[in-house]
Amino acid sequence: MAFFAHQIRRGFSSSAVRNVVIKQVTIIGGGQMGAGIAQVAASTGHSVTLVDTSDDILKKSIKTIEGSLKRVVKKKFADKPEAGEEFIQKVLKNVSTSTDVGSAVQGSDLVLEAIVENLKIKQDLFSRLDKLAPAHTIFASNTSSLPISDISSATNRLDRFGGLHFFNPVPMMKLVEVIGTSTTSQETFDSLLNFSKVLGKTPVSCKDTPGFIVNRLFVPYLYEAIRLYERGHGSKEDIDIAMKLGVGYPMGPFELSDYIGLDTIKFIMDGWREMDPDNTLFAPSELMDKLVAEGKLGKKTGEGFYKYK
Ligand SMILES: CCCCCCC[C@H](O)CC(=O)SCCNC(=O)CCNC(=O)[C@H](O)C(C)(C)COP(=O)([O-])OP(=O)([O-])OC[C@H]1O[C@@H](n2cnc3c(N)ncnc32)[C@H](O)[C@@H]1OP(=O)([O-])[O-]
Ligand SMILES: NC(=O)c1ccc[n+]([C@@H]2O[C@H](COP(=O)([O-])OP(=O)(O)OC[C@H]3O[C@@H](n4cnc5c(N)ncnc54)[C@H](O)[C@@H]3O)[C@@H](O)[C@H]2O)c1
Repeated sequence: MAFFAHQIRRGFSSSAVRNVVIKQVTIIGGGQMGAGIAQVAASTGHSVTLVDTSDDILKKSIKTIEGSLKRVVKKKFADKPEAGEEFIQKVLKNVSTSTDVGSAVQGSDLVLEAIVENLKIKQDLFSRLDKLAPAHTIFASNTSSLPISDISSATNRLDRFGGLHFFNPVPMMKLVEVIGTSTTSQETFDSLLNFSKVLGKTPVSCKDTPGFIVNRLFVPYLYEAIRLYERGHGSKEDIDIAMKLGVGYPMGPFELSDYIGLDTIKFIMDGWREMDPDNTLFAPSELMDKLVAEGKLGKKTGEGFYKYK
């Protein structure tokens, strides 16, 4: 069994909630991750409000969700295209959009944040939300690398705050890391675990440590692959082939770095190096710094380690 929530001891403060059953979800940030999480939550019968800074961005998020749903139904309803179309419309009906966080959090059981990976911006958002959301509402962040306790410290609901870390592409990746801080109540943690299961994902319990489980192992792996290439020990193509065929990874480290975004990866590594400067696992890469400085951020800009145009 991958998780033993009941065995995890954590500090409790008085909670306004007992095992909230999450039905209504507000997702803040309609980018790669937010749109994917909204899709999965809506597909599993939740009522979802997706929030971003402009209607144009939200229109793009809905388009992304529609495109991804089409890929899902192509397989799921291979022989019944009408049922597939019906499913898409049903899911889309469960998603509404808003640029006003204040109204979007009313009635919400869970507010899940998937905005830019910047501590100050996340803290400002949650500090505002804390005053606007109902007392029972659980807050969670999808951060890849920031301590959940640093984000939750901007609020007065430390017991109703945890981490829910999804993986990209959300509709395909089965894992969710559920993160409890020393102040997350057991009720909140259990609600987040249950929610992940209802989404059809497999949750694992994580401590609030840098990178939780996956990224703590994954970030040094990606960086070591880049250093291997920098030292001339192998071509990018050969390293990618080696990791795909040698250990069965679906993407090699350079393909995956381009898929995630080189700016995101560098940002995470720079932050960890600041926290632990002597750790050689967190050493920088000249090539990575150069590509990011040149705006070659991977698939999203048309070029990273590889070219996409
Ligand atoms: C330094 C590190 C820093 C970390 C940074 C942040 C990282 C973060 O915190 C954690 C992560 O996410 S880490 C990142 C973790 N992520 C990884 O490690 C990802 C590793 N990669 C993979 O798992 C696979 O390459 C993919 C699943 C992406 C594509 O699969 P493939 O076989 O190579 O290519 P395919 O044939 O095209 O697609 C196959 C099937 O998938 C379907 N489909 C795809 N996208 C879809 C979507 N958006 N919607 C719906 N469906 C989608 C597609 O339709 C097809 O369906 P079919 O019915 O079978 O025809
Ligand atoms: N990309 C990944 O592979 C991945 C995987 C797991 C977790 N994450 C984490 O998820 C979060 C989002 O990442 P992403 O890749 O979806 O980013 P993204 O850039 O694709 O999307 C972020 C969205 O948030 C919106 N936004 C920014 N500030 C906002 C605010 N104050 N209010 C409302 N919306 C705001 C932006 O307009 C944008 O649409 C980050 O914390 C990231 O570390 C990313």
